Amino acid sequence: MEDIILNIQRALRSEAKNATFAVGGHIPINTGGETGLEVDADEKTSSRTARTAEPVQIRFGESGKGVTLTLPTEKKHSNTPSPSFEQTDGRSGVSHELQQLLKACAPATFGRNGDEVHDEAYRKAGKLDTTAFTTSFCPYQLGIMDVVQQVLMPYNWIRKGNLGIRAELYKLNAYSGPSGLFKPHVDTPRDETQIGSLVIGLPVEHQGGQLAVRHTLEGFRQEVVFDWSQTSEDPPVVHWAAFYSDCEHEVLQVTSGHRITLTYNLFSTTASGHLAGKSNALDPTKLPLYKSLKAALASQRFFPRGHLLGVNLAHHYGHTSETDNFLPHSLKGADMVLYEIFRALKLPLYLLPLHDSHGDEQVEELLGRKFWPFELMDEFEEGEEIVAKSDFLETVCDDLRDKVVWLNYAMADTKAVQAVFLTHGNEPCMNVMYTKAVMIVKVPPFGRHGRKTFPEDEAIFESEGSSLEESDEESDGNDDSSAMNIDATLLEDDGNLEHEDSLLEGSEGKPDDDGDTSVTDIDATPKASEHTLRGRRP
Ligand SMILES: O=C(O)CCC(=O)C(=O)O
Ligand SMILES: [Fe+2]
Repeated sequence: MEDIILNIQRALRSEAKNATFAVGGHIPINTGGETGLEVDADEKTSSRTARTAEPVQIRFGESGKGVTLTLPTEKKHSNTPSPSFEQTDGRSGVSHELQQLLKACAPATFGRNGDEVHDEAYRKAGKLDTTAFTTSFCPYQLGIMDVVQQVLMPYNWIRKGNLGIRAELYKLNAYSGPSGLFKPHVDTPRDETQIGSLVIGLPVEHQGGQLAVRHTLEGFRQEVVFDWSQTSEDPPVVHWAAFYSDCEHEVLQVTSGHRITLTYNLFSTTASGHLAGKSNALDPTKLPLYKSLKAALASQRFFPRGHLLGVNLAHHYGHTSETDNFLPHSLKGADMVLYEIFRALKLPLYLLPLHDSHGDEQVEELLGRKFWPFELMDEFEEGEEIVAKSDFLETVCDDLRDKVVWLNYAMADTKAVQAVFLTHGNEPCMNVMYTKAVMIVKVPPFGRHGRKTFPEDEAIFESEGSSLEESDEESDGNDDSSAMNIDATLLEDDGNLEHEDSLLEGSEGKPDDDGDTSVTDIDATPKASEHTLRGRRP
């Protein structure tokens, strides 16, 4: 049986390696020759099937004194000396309207410990709120959102099939040379359905200001760098990048010119039926991991009396206030793939939060029964992490942890996300907190007629939306709640527990450990805690 598990672990790791967490591209701007700006031949050929963008207009300014800035600005005559980008007075190469835009921007702030902070060592940029400008730019029109949807949420037939990503304009930002930057941070989600951010780089000359997006998965630290530096000689393009909310990112120093961006928040949303195209529907049964699992389930050697499998998810998920947590719909990337695979196998599963708790002496990992509404602690010390308010973790499922065979290893370190989120969000708002999460899957026993799976609709017990709310109401004294199902139905004695340790130890499953990431499986972590059930709702 160990070979079967190893096989599954391997397939899972190869999913993880290929997991996309950021995507980007560029769209040539159609300047119609009139401005003297031309798209060169290569660009024309390579973009034959792509759309071109019209020059981007930004309108801003007080009522009655509105200004329209068109980007790219007209090219200066060739004998004009090259502009000094840092200068924004009339002598520089920067157009009058662009100067006015830069002047109209207020210093950009960010969230630190719940406060809105202006600290140029951390973020040096200007901003306009959406109340202060409008733009002709539309990421849907240019097909950017099609790509974002396809790459960051390809499985748009989850559940009833209608799932999409909605982009909402958030800010205009100006990062100016020689010192504009935004140090590493995680974007503060506006609400529980936010899955990511989209940044549009407008065609304004600048050097530097690369956007670096990072994600660590299964010990593989990945980084994608988007460099949108451009000179007046380059064909004008609109650059874009989109990434998941829990990915750390930073804007490196802009050394000259002005890096002007539009940022959008990306929300997971129910799209109307006709938009949820079937063309990019995923068939999970074609994925290698599906095949490994399917073969395992068909084998009598694979947990004949049934068992629980655990997967540490690749992304962090938000604990939210009051309303539904919107899982599984807000599952991201690789996690969504897994979800689809287990669903296709008709296996019951749960999505549960896993949280670091800092006790007196050691860090403990707490496995929660479900994602809970999260309530802020009243006081924060700088740099302190949210630990105390663990109502939402409820009683830790100690038994559950011990009975699960883990197919992969926990994310190397979530401190980064938790701390970065707390101290350096891009907004001070604090009503969502990310934690690690796990998926627990029940492998049914192998009976006389093979493996008993579940009708698809009965297979999923994850704490989803309204059913969570309902079970919440009932849960005092009623063991039928979805939370209780974990104890009542998943923890049946399966007689196979003695195999677990050897399976995990015997696995060559550890990703290459470069020494600085601690890749742990659950068995290696301290046993979780004596937290007792406090109020069911914060
Ligand atoms: O300008 C960028 O590329 C990213 C900006 C950013 O991270 C933010 O506004 O939160
Ligand atoms: Fe950001």
